[in-house]
Amino acid sequence: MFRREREREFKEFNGGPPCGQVRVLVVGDSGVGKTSLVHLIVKGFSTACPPQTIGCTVGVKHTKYGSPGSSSSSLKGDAERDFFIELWDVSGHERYKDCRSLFYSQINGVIFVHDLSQRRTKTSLQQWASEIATTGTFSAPLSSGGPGGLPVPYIVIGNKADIAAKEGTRGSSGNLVDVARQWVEKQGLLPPSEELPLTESFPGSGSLIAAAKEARYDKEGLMKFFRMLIKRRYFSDDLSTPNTWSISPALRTSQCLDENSDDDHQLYRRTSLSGDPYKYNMLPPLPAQRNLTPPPTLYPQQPVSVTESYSIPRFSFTGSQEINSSTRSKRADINV
Ligand SMILES: Nc1nc2c(ncn2[C@@H]2O[C@H](COP(=O)(O)OP(=O)(O)OP(=O)(O)O)[C@@H](O)[C@H]2O)c(=O)[nH]1
Repeated sequence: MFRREREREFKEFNGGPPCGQVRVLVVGDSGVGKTSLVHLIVKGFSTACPPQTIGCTVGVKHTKYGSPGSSSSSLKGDAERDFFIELWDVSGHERYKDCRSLFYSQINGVIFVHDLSQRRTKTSLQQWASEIATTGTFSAPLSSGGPGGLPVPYIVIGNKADIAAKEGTRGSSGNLVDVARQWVEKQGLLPPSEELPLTESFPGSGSLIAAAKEARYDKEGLMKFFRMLIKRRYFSDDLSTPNTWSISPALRTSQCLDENSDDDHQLYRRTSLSGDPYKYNMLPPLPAQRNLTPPPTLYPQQPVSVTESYSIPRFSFTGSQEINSSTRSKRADINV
């Protein structure tokens, strides 16, 4: 019966438009540069004066995934297809704190952004993760949770590398702990090698580094992350496999994005959600695939209005084709 259902879904999909969409939240404290980053990712160049985000804005990045040799209009499931990456840039301003969970809906992945020159912006990522994990709904969730119980893949981007580089890693952040530490150091009361304790730090000390204002970021790293989300949502057979994060080749790619990935892995193991699969809006096996339809047109704004009760169309895809070499970003794309 299950097989028949899959065959029907596949037929339905091939009769529909050859495209799909994944939703990625971009979160972090106000002023860390989320809007600047999204602008850079979507348009390919930096913006001098990003407007302050009111509530949430959505940028859409177009990409292709699949085998370019096959026609997307054919019935073959490995054809190259259009995908839209929705980047939901959620305002970090306190004034929206109580209502921003409105935007945490059917999430496929999360980009956490912090400001390398302001330490507390990294510390607060833990709260962002917990907030999203407890109030959000998720598409193609992992079987075990990440930081704060977050059940979807994530990456961390440390932005404003240009400022951090000028100031040095121990530069002033403007936050009280850092200012105090600098003052104490200046008075000679604390050897430079010692740190004043910080309350909490986000798991994994490594992250992608960006200087959005100077249009520098690890394009290849980010595209790998997006492709992994596409693969999970549209091409993965068993989303409920335990420790998916560590065993899927595509996920392993993403794991490498974080230099301290072992810590994350451990954390995923420790925060397994298997005892209560519905606690984090996790769905039964092959969850979101059942009821979703792909966005009806290629019009870029379309994915934004997709309702929550959609389902994921499934594509057939063999392992060796999962990331075609021609769709793989080249090292030359990396500016940082
Ligand atoms: N020096 C430097 N400034 C940056 C960089 N990225 C962003 N900025 C500046 O930081 C300020 C805040 O950037 P935004 O992109 O609006 O920050 P945000 O995180 O979207 O802020 P909210 O909308 O309040 O959540 C702007 O003045 C940007 O020009 C960077 O890489 N380097």
